[in-house]
Amino acid sequence: MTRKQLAHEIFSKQSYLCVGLDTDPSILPAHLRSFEDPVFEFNKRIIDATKDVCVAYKINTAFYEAQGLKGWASLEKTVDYIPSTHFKIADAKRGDIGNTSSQYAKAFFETLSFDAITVAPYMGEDSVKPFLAYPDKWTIILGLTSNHGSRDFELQKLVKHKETLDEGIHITRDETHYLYETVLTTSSLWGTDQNTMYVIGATQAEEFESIRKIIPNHFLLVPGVGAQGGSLREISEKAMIADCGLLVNASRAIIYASKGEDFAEAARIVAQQYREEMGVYLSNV
Ligand SMILES: O=C(O)c1cc(=O)[nH]c(=O)n1[C@@H]1O[C@H](COP(=O)(O)O)[C@@H](O)[C@H]1O
Repeated sequence: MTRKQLAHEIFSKQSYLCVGLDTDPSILPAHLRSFEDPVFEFNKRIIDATKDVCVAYKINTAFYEAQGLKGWASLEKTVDYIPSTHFKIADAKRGDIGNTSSQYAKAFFETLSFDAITVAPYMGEDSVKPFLAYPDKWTIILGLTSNHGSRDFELQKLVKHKETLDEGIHITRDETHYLYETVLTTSSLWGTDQNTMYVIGATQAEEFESIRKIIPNHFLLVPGVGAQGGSLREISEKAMIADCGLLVNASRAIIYASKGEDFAEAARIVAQQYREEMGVYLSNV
């Protein structure tokens, strides 16, 4: 899917909501348990109930991989069931030496029909480039994540000695920046804003303005509203750009809005509430 197509979907639906299909088989409603594939039955009902109020689905592969072969089958059926109008994200957080990343890219972009995959950039350019080789597919690089552990590396301050020459005199200044800022600056040169997005956690709202200075035009995938407490208003006000530039994900807050037989209707109600609020922010751009 191209950026233009994604933006078209966002403005026609007045929504930049991504529904996270983090489907945990151990907490599915009892009435689905007798089906051959309860996970798929659950996802199917969630997709049917939310597809007109969201523009993307994010499948967190961990929940499927944990079930072995049958989990992978549920994942495959789910991705095929998502309408082609919707942006399909494999939240797989991959990245390895080049020839291995090429296999991951093949798995998610050719064997499975995802539009995008989340990628950990720790191993550098050659670990990310194979994902970028696919036209109309997207690499979503982990930038500043929503969890506490973001302080361990991403929010570590780096000091750079900068030397300038002023009227023949050498002046040394120390500039500090966060490690995640280097990740954004460097990795944004590997691809373009037409094939690269960044994961930025909604719980990091105070960083969104500096992030937009480094990557003013990239789409951001923002998880962390709902169950993790991030504010949709704050991130929208700070980071929305002309073609929106945001996909905001909520998983548990939507798919587990009710644990009973009415789970799909309850999911729809929550998704609609997000959409309504998003419509207000979209009317400001
Ligand atoms: O890459 C992600 O999607 C991700 C990055 C991040 O920084 N924080 C984060 O929560 N996520 C994912 O986003 C989803 C958030 O789920 P909820 O907290 O239930 O809305 C999960 O699938 C997480 O794995």
